[in-house]
Amino acid sequence: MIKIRNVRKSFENLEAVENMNLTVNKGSIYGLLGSNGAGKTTLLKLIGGIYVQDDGAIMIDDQSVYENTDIKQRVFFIQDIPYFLPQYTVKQMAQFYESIYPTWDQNRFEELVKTFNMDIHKKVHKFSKGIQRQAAFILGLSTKPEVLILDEPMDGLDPVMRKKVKGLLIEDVAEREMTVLISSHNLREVEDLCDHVAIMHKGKIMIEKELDDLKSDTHKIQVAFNGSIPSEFIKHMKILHQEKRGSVLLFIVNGKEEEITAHIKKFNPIIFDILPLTLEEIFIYEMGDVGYAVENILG
Ligand SMILES: Nc1ncnc2c1ncn2[C@@H]1O[C@H](COP(=O)(O)OP(=O)(O)OP(=O)(O)O)[C@@H](O)[C@H]1O
Repeated sequence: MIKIRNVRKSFENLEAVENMNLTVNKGSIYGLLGSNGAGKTTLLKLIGGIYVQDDGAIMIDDQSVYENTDIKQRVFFIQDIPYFLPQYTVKQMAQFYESIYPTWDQNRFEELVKTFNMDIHKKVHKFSKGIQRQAAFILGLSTKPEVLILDEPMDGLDPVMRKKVKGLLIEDVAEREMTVLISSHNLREVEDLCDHVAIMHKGKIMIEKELDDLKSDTHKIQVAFNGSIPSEFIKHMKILHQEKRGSVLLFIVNGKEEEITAHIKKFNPIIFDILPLTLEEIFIYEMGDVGYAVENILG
């Protein structure tokens, strides 16, 4: 289990992570979403022990992460630009990780090399961006990490490789309860993979929920009344966004579907539809709610 307690990290005058609290359960695939500059990479680097926090505690299995060799041997971090030693081939990188990670699995490495059809004798820097990322996944998964940290993991991978990588991640989570932390702007992918999501903005977590709960708690409503809008109608609704299109009102609201439906039906609407939202839509409206607005985006 990963525990983040009252963590702060500043760069000069800028507080990149502000008093953060977060728990990630073992075997979870946890998606970290957020606006540009929200602090996602900083948080991942803190969890990966690359940065040290100014305040608070970051624990994996109740052990502090920073400068903890035991923990570092159980965590693998694929950064947004994967890291390789200069002039190294994939084979040499494998030998390097084998010397660091006691859990290195040579059979797994050989299997993955075949799966990806990887040329392990070529220098990594000569590969394309996508193939470098494939190499990072092969190496990372061969260390059999307890915690895999992925910053924009699918960037540069083609759709076939994305599917392959997703399958491999899910397999390791199912078979040995690997915990995965993913920062991504690709919400479709997060929606596919993650069981939990947190949305960050300006160094803070705005929402942190099971993905299914987040999706079942946010709805798009279309409603119209015969005559003017009843004044009581808007009360008792947590509205993230509203628009008027002719006589039809469009709302994005938080709450339980049954409660919202019961509330609206009391006002005898002549049109009433309640629709689920995609994670992308939820993200956009929640961001709008904290002033990171994009106008007129209702579909
Ligand atoms: N090494 C650093 N030195 C100074 N400022 C930094 C450093 N790393 C990050 N920052 C600042 O901290 C803030 C958070 O950056 P971070 O990279 O964590 O955001 P992010 O959520 O990953 O953003 P994006 O989605 O754009 O990749 C930004 O304002 C950034 O400029």
